[in-house]
Amino acid sequence: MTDQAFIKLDEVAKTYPTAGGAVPALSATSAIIREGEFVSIVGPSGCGKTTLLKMIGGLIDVTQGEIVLRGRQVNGPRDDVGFVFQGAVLLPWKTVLQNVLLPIEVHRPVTAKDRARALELLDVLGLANFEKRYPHELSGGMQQRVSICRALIGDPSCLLLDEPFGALDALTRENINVMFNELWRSTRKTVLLVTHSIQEAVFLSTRVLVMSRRPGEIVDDIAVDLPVVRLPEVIGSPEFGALANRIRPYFTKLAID
Ligand SMILES: Nc1ncnc2c1ncn2[C@@H]1O[C@H](COP(=O)(O)OP(=O)(O)OP(=O)(O)O)[C@@H](O)[C@H]1O
Repeated sequence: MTDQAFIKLDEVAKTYPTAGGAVPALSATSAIIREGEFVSIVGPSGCGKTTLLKMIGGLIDVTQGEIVLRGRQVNGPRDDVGFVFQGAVLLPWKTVLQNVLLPIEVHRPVTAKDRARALELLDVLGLANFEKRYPHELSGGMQQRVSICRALIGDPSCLLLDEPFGALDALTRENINVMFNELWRSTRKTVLLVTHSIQEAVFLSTRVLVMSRRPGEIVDDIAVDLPVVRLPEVIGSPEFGALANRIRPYFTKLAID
């Protein structure tokens, strides 16, 4: 990890124009994300988390301020950014392997090396031997894991994840989190994860940003100083509990304010 800004948010704000008037979604927000960090963004529903992620990914424009990713201003989608949204959208007529290779296929012919990398990614996420299956033959959790492999196949330097595991049951989610921690350790991509789960945020991250109610702003920036290898046992540790307890009051307070 270097101390240089990998992503720099400089007074970034967003207001949506709607028929009913302007909707301020995000207050002027500044932050620096360093290379190799795993940063979770938590906050109450509607506080602008998805909006922030979409602006970083260049999917929507900022209303104010500037976002710089790897030294270049973001002003549209980029190849060096991978996305995973809630509810994986896989092509039903393509196999798991073909779905993972899709981002390559639209640019150039797929090579043996690409195929080997896809199989490697599927293996880390517990999907070895599923490459010939079709999406309908997979569980929701497996489909989400395929979409993570797809987001990583082009070797983006940064991964943006919007509640990718939100629809999964608690146990599946915990298992996937363990695999995802392993994947992050082996790739050391810079990851930004939007999640509603305090446990997931603490379990996966090196840092958690807490946002206030809409129009959101960052109200806390918490370093997660847990060992880099995260196994389910860590959830019961006093250190984990202390971190979760530091975040939880924001939700209670923000919910009743
Ligand atoms: N395209 C849009 N047009 C108008 N308003 C929008 C649009 N997208 C989002 N909003 C509004 O902006 C605010 C922030 O939305 P956003 O989806 O970023 O919040 P969020 O924190 O990700 O919410 P959640 O946790 O419920 O997914 C909300 O009030 C939402 O209604």
